[in-house]
Amino acid sequence: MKLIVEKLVTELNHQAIVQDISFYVNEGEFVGVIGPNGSGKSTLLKTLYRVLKPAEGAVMLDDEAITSYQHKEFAKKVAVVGQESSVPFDFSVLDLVLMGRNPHKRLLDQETKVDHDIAIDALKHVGLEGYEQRSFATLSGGEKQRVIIARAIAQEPSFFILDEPTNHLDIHHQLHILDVLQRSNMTVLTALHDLNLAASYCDRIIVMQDGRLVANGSPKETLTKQLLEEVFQVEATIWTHPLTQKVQVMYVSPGMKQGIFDHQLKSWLQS
Ligand SMILES: Nc1ncnc2c1ncn2[C@@H]1O[C@H](COP(=O)(O)OP(=O)(O)OP(=O)(O)O)[C@@H](O)[C@H]1O
Repeated sequence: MKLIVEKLVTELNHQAIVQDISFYVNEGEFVGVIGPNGSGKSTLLKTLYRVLKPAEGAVMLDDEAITSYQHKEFAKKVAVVGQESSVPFDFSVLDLVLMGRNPHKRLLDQETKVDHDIAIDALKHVGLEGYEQRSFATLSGGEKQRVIIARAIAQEPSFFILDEPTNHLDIHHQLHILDVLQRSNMTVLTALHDLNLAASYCDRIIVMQDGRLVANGSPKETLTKQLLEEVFQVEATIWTHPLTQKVQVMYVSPGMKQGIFDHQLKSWLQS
């Protein structure tokens, strides 16, 4: 499953929000999209999962333009977890996860035991066994997010597109969900705000700023002190995690610096 994006432009209200973006995602790669608020990450992803139409450029999935896929064929290949996962009617958790099986069924086909087992298994993957009969509407934000991820897993796609999948999740579940995605060996393209999670899980990171792609490379190549200053306007120290050997970011804000200075000054005055 290879995705190729060529000179993509997406417009909203006659304004180019995604501007001339080209990149690829190889089969089995875990690629992160990072960038400040409003840099165009969601707009890019929505274009890739066909909610928005490109104004210019091409998006190819396995050498075929994404526009040429029938809806069902596209859904068999690509599962999407969007940023706002609202569900218009109330469903049980199990019914919602079973919807992930729809692309594999014909109209009016009943769920089979295999569908049922896949849905139960997907719920186990996200740590929600025992939640099958709960009403989706009564779940916490984090539980809802995990159900939506379970539905995407039940879809058995070869390619996951996710927009901030760890939104609403506590740190245990953030790590757990990213572990699940990584272990799936599927091709993953995901927007992430947490740069340390992006550094820990991504093979490659695409950096967006003002609708343009400004860097594309390994976490070590992209998460540099200079890039964090230029793109995110933050001062940071980059270090290597002693256990995972992945790069990690430590932020320093002007307020923190003032605190350090005040502390040093106080110690000096007292000595
Ligand atoms: N319908 C619209 N019409 C005009 N501008 C829009 C529309 N929808 C989004 N935008 C603008 O497009 C820009 C990119 O938005 P987008 O949601 O893609 O950014 P993002 O990088 O995903 O942001 P965040 O990190 O805050 O989720 C923003 O400036 C946003 O205000």
